Amino acid sequence: MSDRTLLLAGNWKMNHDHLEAISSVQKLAWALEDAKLDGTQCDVVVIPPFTDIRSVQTLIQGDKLWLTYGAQDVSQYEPGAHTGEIAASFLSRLGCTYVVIGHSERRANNHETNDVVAAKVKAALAQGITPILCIGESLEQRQEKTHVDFTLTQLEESLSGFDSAALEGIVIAYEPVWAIGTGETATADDAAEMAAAIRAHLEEKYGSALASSTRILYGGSVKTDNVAEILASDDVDGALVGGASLNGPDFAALCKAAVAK
Ligand SMILES: O=C[C@H](O)COP(=O)(O)O
Repeated sequence: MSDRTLLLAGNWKMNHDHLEAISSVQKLAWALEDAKLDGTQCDVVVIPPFTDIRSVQTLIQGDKLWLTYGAQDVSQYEPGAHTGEIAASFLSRLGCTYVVIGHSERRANNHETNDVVAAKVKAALAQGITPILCIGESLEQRQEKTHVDFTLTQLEESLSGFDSAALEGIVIAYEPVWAIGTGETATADDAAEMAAAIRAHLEEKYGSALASSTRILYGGSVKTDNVAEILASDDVDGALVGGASLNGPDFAALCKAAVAK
């Protein structure tokens, strides 16, 4: 068993306005308490839309909840004339611990290349925010059995220009695109294979200290009833959860199942 802390991150995507966010986080906190979970067993993170973050911050800080929170994206730019962008410094002022970078939905819908993703990683790190860097292959690439090469190239290019000291604490989320929101889940062996390949790549490029301390998540149709199996490998340190994180008590049940694995 590794000494990396289990991480369960709920990416709400474009769901829940700020009022729904308050209700969802409150119910999540109560359900986690009922389940007797606290920050000693796992890290639980909510990743709401930008418009909810201030409300989530106020609730978490006001009620002294042990949950942390983050954002779903960040701009690679400094504050300035960039309509619609959100600077890393703004997220830092809102107390965000994490930011999801390079999610496949943004890579596909917003044409985010690995270069753009690397620039966003740099912007987040400069503000002390932990990137949750998303990588993963398409169905076609998996069928062609090029999934490992493709995913490791994404990793390498998305982290280009950083040394191991800069990347300390970064989280990598392996999310096969074909498993996101489809109900299709990679098998535990698929998740384990890629997590091991990612860790080996980190060791080769950055050394054993970074490789052994970096948390690697799996994402793609993770639910309460499959999370324990997905987390079976010692190389898989948690999950990036979409749909199953929207309902607070359901997400707490998933966290409980993950801790009990
Ligand atoms: O960021 C989360 C992932 O895209 C997984 O989403 P999902 O659990 O709804 O498949």
